[in-house]
Amino acid sequence: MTILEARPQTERRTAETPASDSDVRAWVDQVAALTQPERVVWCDGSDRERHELTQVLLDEGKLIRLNGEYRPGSYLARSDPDDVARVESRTFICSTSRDDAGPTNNWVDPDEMKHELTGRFAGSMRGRTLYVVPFSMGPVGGRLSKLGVQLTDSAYVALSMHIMTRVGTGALALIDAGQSWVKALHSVGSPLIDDDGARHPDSEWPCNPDKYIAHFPDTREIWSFGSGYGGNALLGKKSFALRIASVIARDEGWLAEHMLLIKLTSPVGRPFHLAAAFPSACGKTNLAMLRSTLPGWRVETLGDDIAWLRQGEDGRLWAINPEAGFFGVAPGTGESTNPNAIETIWGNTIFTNAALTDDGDVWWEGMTDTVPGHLLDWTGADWHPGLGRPAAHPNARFTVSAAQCPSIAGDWEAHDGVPIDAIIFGGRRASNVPLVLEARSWDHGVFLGATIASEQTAAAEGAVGALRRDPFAMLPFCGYNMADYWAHWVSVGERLGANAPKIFQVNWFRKGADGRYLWPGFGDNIRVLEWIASRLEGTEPAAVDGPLGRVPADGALDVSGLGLTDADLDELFAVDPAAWQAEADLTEEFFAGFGDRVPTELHAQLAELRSRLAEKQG
Ligand SMILES: Nc1nc2c(ncn2[C@@H]2O[C@H](COP(=O)(O)OP(=O)(O)OP(=O)(O)O)[C@@H](O)[C@H]2O)c(=O)[nH]1
Ligand SMILES: O=C([O-])CC(=O)C(=O)O
Ligand SMILES: [Mn+2]
Repeated sequence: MTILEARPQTERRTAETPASDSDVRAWVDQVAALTQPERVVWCDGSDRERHELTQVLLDEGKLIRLNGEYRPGSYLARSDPDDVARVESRTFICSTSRDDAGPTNNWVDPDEMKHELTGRFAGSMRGRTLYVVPFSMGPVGGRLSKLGVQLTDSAYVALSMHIMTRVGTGALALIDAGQSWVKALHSVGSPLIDDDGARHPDSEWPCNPDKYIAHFPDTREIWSFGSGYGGNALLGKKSFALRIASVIARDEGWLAEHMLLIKLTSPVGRPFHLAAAFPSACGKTNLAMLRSTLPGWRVETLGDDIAWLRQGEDGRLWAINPEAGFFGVAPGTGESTNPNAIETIWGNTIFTNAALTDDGDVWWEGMTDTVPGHLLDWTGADWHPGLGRPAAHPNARFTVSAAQCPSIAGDWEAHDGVPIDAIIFGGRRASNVPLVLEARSWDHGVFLGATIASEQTAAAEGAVGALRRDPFAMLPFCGYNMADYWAHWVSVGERLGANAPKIFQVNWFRKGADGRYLWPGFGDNIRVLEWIASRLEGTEPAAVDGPLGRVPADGALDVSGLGLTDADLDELFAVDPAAWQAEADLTEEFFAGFGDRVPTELHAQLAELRSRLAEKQG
């Protein structure tokens, strides 16, 4: 038996790859010594590199090339059946102090976690290639942008990072010039060579049953082990742009949020910029790409998942989308629901856990009205409609460059971002929560955000449909104590003062007694945006005060042509005081879990809610 050299053996240095003499090099050497990859490849972000990564994945059987007639330059990946979503129970915030992680995060002492993970990473890349992926979140060199380097032993991850972030020598040059950067270390945790030097065959989707998605906010580091799935492995996204960035934002006075960004233009050409936070798989991508059913109104896409917001020199709140691509939910995406997404994924797209048609295209539930008679399902098994199980995994995703989106806004890469007029919070609630509300003040808006509850989706492990608190849609993504985060929001509002955006809450998912959605949703959500725009213009008294917030006055929400009955409309806005007193009790319990870190402003809002409900009850 030949014992293979345990040190990195070859290293590809191309003309385009600058010899980084910064700390990056030292860190790469250190990680390579620990993980023992067969080779180290420095990524330059070029098209050629994208092509090479794709070829490696095809040769290794990790991607299936789709039929170029229907889906040019596109591929299907099938994950391990146990690696299909974010693993929240294995996601850790390892701040020095346990209280800084707070009761909603899993905490482990940073030294202990590093010790444990050092053991896990030891030799974890044997037989594999270590890709060095320098990237920028936000346009390279942008004032709001941030830099990172991901080290990964997965070509799928390196290729996906190419699409989702700005990878390449530009980012590395800025790091070498002395800008701060985040260390993001990733291994699928499946070495091809064991301790005795024996070589094992690779699998289509290498991963490890033991997963760790660990964050070290105090040193701005990420260590991710065992998973290849997007939210666990594309570390620019949730790990950096939300968990680590939220801590940087707290320290620097800005906001890192799980928000889409859009430009809304009214029929007279007035532009509004809106940011909206909905929990995972609750409609951000769809709202970001909305195609208006109201004549004259237009939505343009700036971002579909993450926004970084910072007060500008003019005193207003400005936002960028730090990502360069979409990692979108496939099921439910069809011509009738999200035509802009369907056009975006015409080609150059990686699909993960979609079904495969007999003629080599992808398919998922909701893509077309007619269901194919035969497919290979997301596991590669034969499938036909009679089987009673979905063909695509409910969390099947597409990974595609944002530049391909037909509704992308012309200024989506503007270095300073766009000025935000309104912030919207939402969730998936079958009952209780009205279609739309306007907050009475910034603090009331923070209360609405802090008390969002939503039915769980397939985007994370766990029971789909279970109602849980998901404050600001950030429950799985806030890198520090959630109550401190609320206090941070309150303080940002104080600083913005009269320049603060108005805050709204929406719920597209309320159901009638028959279990059907009461609201048509999708393109018709423009009707709610139109009302929001009317509130921003303040032209007419289009709202009335209710116990939960301001709601559209009679006739102020355009529901013409929807075929809604008066009863449907009443039900969409119904507020049951008894049910809401019960929600208030649960909110009190929820707040109690954070002790005295909950800002007094939120306790005051809860007291006001109770008294307004009592008034309504009489
Ligand atoms: N009924 C209804 N369903 C919607 C609406 N908008 C989105 N959906 C469905 O909700 C699911 C998730 O929507 P997305 O827009 O992908 O969710 P997201 O918030 O971007 O999710 P993440 O990428 O996980 O953060 C899809 O199956 C959509 O079809 C709506 O207005 N009404
Ligand atoms: O991070 C992911 O895997 C996808 C996503 O947007 C979410 O779960 O909110
Ligand atoms: Mn998301």
